[in-house]
Amino acid sequence: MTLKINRLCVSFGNNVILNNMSIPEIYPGEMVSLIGKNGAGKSTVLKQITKRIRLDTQSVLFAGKPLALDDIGYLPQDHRVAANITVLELLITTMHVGSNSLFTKANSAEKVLALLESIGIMSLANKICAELSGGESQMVGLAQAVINTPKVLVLDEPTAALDMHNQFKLLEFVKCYTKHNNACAIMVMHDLNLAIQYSHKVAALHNCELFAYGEPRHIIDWQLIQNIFNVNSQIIQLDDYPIIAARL
Ligand SMILES: Nc1ncnc2c1ncn2[C@@H]1O[C@H](COP(=O)(O)OP(=O)(O)OP(=O)(O)O)[C@@H](O)[C@H]1O
Repeated sequence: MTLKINRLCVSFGNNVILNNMSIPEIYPGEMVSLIGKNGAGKSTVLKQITKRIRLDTQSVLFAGKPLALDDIGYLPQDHRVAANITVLELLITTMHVGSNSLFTKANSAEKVLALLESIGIMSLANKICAELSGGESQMVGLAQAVINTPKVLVLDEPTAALDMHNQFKLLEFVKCYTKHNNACAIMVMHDLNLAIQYSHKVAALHNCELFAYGEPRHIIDWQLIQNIFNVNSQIIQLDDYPIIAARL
């Protein structure tokens, strides 16, 4: 079951944001990063996938059909839950409990705790959602996004509010999740070094179009960084990983 973004057109008034933008098929188990400068339309692509906007309803297909909301787990930019309930209560509420679900009311707390453990945020279980820090909220948002085991994970700058350790923790979890559940992930990433390390493919948006697409090591070089971000850079090899060093 592949995810396909096909000839996506989005305009706000006279302002064209995406012009017939297509991304090749994204396969189960794949993590794909959207990169591009501020305002390039990355979040707009994710909002179109998650149906937060419905400007072009035919362009996002999953297994050849329009993508259903039940198939999507979404972590928006700056995720916050202002509720006066605990993280455990929030996640039990988010879970699809019922006759069609794997979960029953009796085992739902157990399942939530197992999920928190696997993300590495068990210590947040009894914290009040409204009192979480920005980074803690983001990690809880990831748990919310995956709790119903969606086949498509949509993550908007998932590492933006996180310290270095939690950035790796979140991306390692997404890597395991996609692999074990045969799910795909499409995420907006500003940190190109993390995008290189954690993406099977990178989609670079520029001038309303897909400027480049492919394996990160094949498409991210000083020229692409110069063209898109107008920044000088050098790629250094560190333990066989390319690391970008950049300056104006
Ligand atoms: N609802 C809206 N009405 C009008 N213009 C909008 C709307 N949503 C987004 N835009 C415009 O569309 C463009 C793309 O926005 P988008 O949020 O997709 O960019 P982005 O690539 O995610 O940027 P960033 O890296 O800054 O988060 C921006 O110029 C923005 O002002």
